Amino acid sequence: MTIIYTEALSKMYGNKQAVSDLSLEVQSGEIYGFIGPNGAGKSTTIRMLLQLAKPTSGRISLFGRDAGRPSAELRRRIGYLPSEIRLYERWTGMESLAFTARAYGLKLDTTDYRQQAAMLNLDLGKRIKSYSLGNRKKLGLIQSLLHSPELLILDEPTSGLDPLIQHKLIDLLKQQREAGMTLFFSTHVLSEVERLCDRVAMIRDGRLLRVESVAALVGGKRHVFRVRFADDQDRTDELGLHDFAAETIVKDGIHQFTIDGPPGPVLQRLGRYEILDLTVERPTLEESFMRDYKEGEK
Ligand SMILES: Nc1ncnc2c1ncn2[C@@H]1O[C@H](COP(=O)(O)OP(=O)(O)OP(=O)(O)O)[C@@H](O)[C@H]1O
Repeated sequence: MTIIYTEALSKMYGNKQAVSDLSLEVQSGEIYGFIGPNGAGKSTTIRMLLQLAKPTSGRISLFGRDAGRPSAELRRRIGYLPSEIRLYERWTGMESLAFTARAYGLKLDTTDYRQQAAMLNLDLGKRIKSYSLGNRKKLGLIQSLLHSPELLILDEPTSGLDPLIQHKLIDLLKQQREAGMTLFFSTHVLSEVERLCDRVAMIRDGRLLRVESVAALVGGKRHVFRVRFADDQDRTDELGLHDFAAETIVKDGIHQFTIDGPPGPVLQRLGRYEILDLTVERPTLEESFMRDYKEGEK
């Protein structure tokens, strides 16, 4: 089932095109990453999905239903962790959760908050004003899960957090996915996408550059070669590397290039030379990502 569907979604702020012609589909049970630099249009897209901002044009449907107008019923099926969480400083974590539970007409004890707080190592007895940024995020996340939403939307969930806390949050998110939840989150942290996501959409200047499965991005047929010859000569032309790779970077005698197929044909050509070092690796997500970004610029 398609949980999020947008068709040619656009948002203008005055003359500023924040989001442009964005079409996305997120399937049930997916962890879908939405990645792009600052100002790319991630938060604006999320705000439109949550019916907090009105699209200038285009269409959104959620859970297979038109989501053009604010609807309490739809909002109840969605959890949201904003990038900046507003909390009532004088309350304890527990009081804050109890308030949110009441707003949803739930009894706090019937929710999973205890187990989640234990998993995240969060002391709910302390006042929020004493909470670090990490603890605020943890509380925000538990709060966003209280009503067991089918879709959880997170805006930069781990931004500014130390790696230990990032891991804990990611573990909790993975657990939610295993329980059947769909997750859509924005980030500019590539390692987070690699650890957590099934698919990733890359966005820049409000435009969708590409949607790709993370497995294909880090795996696929691409191979990154790093070759050091016995001398410092540039052998790009001699080897005919243009036949295989769009670009070869030659630095300190090392030739680095990425090809789109199996390594055999390149290895055959290299066999004629004296080689000091050779590595052939799958590209990291970062390499694939940067390459796609460069291609998007053309
Ligand atoms: N309320 C607003 N009024 C005017 N311009 C806005 C408004 N909200 C966003 N913009 C502009 O729209 C563009 C997209 O902003 P958005 O916040 O969606 O990007 P983002 O990808 O979430 O970036 P960041 O990671 O910095 O939050 C930016 O140029 C931003 O300045």
